[in-house]
Amino acid sequence: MNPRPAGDGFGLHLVTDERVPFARLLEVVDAAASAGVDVVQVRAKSASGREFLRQARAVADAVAGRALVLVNDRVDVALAARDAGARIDGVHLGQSDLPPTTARRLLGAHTVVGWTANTPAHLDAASAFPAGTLDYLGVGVIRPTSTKPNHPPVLGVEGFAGLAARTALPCIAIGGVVDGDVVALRDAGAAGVAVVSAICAADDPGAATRAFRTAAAFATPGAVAAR
Ligand SMILES: Cc1ncc(COP(=O)(O)OP(=O)(O)O)c(N)n1
Ligand SMILES: Cc1ncsc1CCOP(=O)(O)O
Ligand SMILES: [Mg+2]
Repeated sequence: MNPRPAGDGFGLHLVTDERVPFARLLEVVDAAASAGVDVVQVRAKSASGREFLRQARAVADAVAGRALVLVNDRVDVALAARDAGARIDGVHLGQSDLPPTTARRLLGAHTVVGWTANTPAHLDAASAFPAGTLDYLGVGVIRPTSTKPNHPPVLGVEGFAGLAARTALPCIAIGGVVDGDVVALRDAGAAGVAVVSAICAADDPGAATRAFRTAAAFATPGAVAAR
């Protein structure tokens, strides 16, 4: 399943920020969904399973079908939210989560399964999965970021390009990404970007989302000439 990029073909993923009060986070998600985000990933590293389930259901309600909704890390929470009637489109898994092959079997073919890959070895592992296991890779970090303590080594745009060139899977750049990075990351082979702070910490999350969309339109080959 395609993570449904907007008309410019560039995927914009909003990853939720657990530092933001949840009521405000739902406002952020609503504004970003209205402004054209493609994917909302629910990330709640310090929440209990029950609290994570509550958040996943509430975010899916707020998105109301305007973007794909993915659950970070937890296949069980994705399944539980679906069981409760929420529209959950998939999961984003890290290297220490359940294997993507297991997630694919449990969640089914019509589900987005994304996986974190920050090294050549991770890319080799990704390419060893059966075809159709993974929909995209999350690759980073582009810059140091306080959002993820102990994040993997900084790749920069050049390091990202080196990894993206080694795989046919769509690569989503993450970590310290701002709208001004979109053109360079697209040139470096990014199929999209995933951001936390650039949207969640913005005074106007709708405007912040539109800034990414505008940048993506300019970054799209042919888009400028077509306007
Ligand atoms: C799109 C995207 N890419 C990478 C990550 C990072 O996932 P992970 O390494 O599992 O780290 P946590 O997000 O779980 O802290 C991501 N979440 N999304
Ligand atoms: C979840 C995650 N994985 C790698 S960096 C990161 C956080 C990115 O947050 P920000 O966009 O605020 O730098
Ligand atoms: Mg993870």
